[in-house]
Amino acid sequence: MSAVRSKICGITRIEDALAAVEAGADAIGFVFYAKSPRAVTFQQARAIIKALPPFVTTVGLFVNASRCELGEILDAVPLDLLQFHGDEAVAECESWNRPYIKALRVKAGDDIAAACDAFPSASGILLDAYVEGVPGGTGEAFDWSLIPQGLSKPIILAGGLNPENVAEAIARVRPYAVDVSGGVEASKGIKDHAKIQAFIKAVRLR
Ligand SMILES: O=C(O)c1ccccc1NCC(=O)[C@H](O)[C@H](O)COP(=O)(O)O
Repeated sequence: MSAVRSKICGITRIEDALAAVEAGADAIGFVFYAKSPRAVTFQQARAIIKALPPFVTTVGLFVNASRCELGEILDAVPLDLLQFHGDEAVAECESWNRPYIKALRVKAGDDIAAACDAFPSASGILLDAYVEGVPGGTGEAFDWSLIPQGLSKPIILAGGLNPENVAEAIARVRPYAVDVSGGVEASKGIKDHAKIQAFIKAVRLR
């Protein structure tokens, strides 16, 4: 099995970004969603990215952002990958001509295979927990047995992962990558560096 990649999402501070990179994270995520307690401005994200060493993937997370807002952020911030975490249709995701991943919020009865097939241009599909009325970053896990084998896209497993459960999650789902936010925090938007290290260590032991 090839190495499972990891993304630390909801980064708001330079020191947390550097701690994630130092621990071995492959990607860091910025939440451009004003209602989130982890929301960053484009100025904050730009300053954090400027402090990064090379070869770290920078991901911008959006929830039903307007074209104007998204365009302004893309002009200002050097993002490698877009993460669409709302109800964006495939045409909208594709329209920016940037690599993107699409988040699906999973609940019982969903046809995950069909949902993956609906985004053929996506670099990967992020599977997160469905919680009514909350688009993401809930810290809730979902029933991993709902994920079928042989999906058409690389799977990024998210939702309620933490240093204690991530090894089991990888063993059961065999994702391409894992994504965590709340499970490595000291408080909303502030990462706990020891938890980041423990998380990446658990990912790498798989
Ligand atoms: O983090 C948020 O506040 C947020 C708000 C709206 C949509 C998505 C959001 N976060 C998503 C993530 O941080 C991750 O991609 C993923 O869902 C993991 O979250 P968590 O369950 O906290 O580990």
